[in-house]
Amino acid sequence: MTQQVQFINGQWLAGEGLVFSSIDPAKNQQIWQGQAASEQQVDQAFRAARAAFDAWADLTFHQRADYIRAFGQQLNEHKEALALCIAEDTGKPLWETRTEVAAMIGKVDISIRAYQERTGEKENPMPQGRSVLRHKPHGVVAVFGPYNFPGHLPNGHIIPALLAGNTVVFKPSEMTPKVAEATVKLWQAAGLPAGVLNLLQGEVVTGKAIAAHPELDGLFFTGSSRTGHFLHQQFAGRPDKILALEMGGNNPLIVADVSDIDATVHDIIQSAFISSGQRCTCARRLYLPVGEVGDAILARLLEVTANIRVGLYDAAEQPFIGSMISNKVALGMLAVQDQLTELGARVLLPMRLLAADTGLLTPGILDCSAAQALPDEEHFGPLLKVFRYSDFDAAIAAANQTSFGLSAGLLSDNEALYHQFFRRIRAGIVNWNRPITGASSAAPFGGIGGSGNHRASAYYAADYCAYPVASVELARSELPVQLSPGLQF
Ligand SMILES: NC(=O)C1=CN([C@@H]2O[C@H](COP(=O)(O)OP(=O)(O)OC[C@H]3O[C@@H](n4cnc5c(N)ncnc54)[C@H](O)[C@@H]3O)[C@@H](O)[C@H]2O)C=CC1
Ligand SMILES: O=C(O)CCC(=O)N[C@@H](CCC(=O)O)C(=O)O
Repeated sequence: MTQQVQFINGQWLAGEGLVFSSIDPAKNQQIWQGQAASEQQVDQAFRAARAAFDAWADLTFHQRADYIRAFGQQLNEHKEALALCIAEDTGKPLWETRTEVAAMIGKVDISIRAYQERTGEKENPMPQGRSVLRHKPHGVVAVFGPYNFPGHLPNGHIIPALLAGNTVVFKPSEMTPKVAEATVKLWQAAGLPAGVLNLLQGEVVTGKAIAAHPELDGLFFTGSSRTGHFLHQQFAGRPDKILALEMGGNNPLIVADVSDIDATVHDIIQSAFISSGQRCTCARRLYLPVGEVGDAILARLLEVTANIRVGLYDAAEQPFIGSMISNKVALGMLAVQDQLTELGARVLLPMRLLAADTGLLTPGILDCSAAQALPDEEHFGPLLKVFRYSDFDAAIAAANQTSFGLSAGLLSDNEALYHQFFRRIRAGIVNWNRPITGASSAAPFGGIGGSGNHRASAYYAADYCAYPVASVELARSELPVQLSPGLQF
């Protein structure tokens, strides 16, 4: 098992903190073990990142982009091994982890474009001299990653951060250390200078030590709303540190006036159950009209969902969904199902654990139309809550009854309804007749309310990775042609 799990100043070192491990949740086998970074190692990583900063920031953008492209090449060369590694750490099926690695590769060119478009250099002539807009890196930034996309989501912060000239301290989810290690080895193989990217593995204690470190200039976080809110409080009164939060959602999907029932059901399933419901964009609440069409959609949804193949990530006949991240998390979802049932939800299709001590959970559907006092929480798993409605405006109002605001969708053949929905719905991602998962890296990605702090990621990650510097410049000092009133030379 792995021993040297911390990457500090270009060196792999054994951790000095508590031992933790990663379990393949589909096969219930330990696949990684290591010691967390100690506080002293956190400090060492910050010192290394600070020492590397000036030289890295002084490179031209094109020089930094060459390193990033070299990393992209490494990803390409090792894509199958990385896809397997993600599958082992998370339980997600290989067909899906291959798309995750493809998204990581795609991030390279998209981020180069985004940097140039959003934060590049702009110059305008002035009567005397010129005005110039440039962008500078913040300094040493930390990236905290979640477990659901352990490659793609941290990568979506790391690449733009490095391109902009920051140096990085990366703290992956403690549930997916193996993917982080494999990814950082590819950065190392790409020849990244020592100290530019440091990996600190560990649990919450390590995260806390990083977030509190005095050398930290910024923190780019993707994870749960709970942790994000905690960090936001911690950063209160620290306007000198930039904080970008990408958090969860309690995302609604409304169906109205549809003719193709199978197409509608397909979009619902892709929205609710992909990745075992472990996407921040997944639909959690489905609003179906009362009446015949709604009944037909629900019946077909139950039928197709009951037949979704759930299984091992490496099965020859690939499942649509694999294992959840852990047995504990899967059991937590079953407890949520019980809790919602006690609040009046009717189980239409129960989630079931397929094998003891695994995260192999089948998707479930609850009718919550008559439930009372449902919590406005993100239930991060394959559980869809259905609400029947009779008035479209009321459905939009109900959809907006959440403190989150990440993604939302309308499935409808009626364009006028979409315009109405778009005007009223409160979310950062609003789709029409498409699943609400699977957001493009070429667009901004983020939510409002409890889903983020208005620092959208993906294409707009460039914005939080650099700050604008406005200059007016003249090669030598000149007396103006026209002097201000009251001045004499
Ligand atoms: N909006 C978005 O872009 C996305 C949001 N997510 C959200 O992420 C969640 C799942 O990811 P998790 O790994 O469970 O999130 P998490 O919040 O438990 O952990 C994220 C990271 O923060 C660290 N951390 C946890 N508590 C901390 C503390 N008190 N101080 C400092 N660091 C701490 C963890 O060790 C981990 O590295 C879901 O809620 C999901 O909605 C996931 C992907 C994308
Ligand atoms: O960051 C990007 O490049 C695009 C955002 C993205 O990939 N979103 C995914 C899910 C993210 C998550 O759940 O964690 C999606 O929309 O499916």
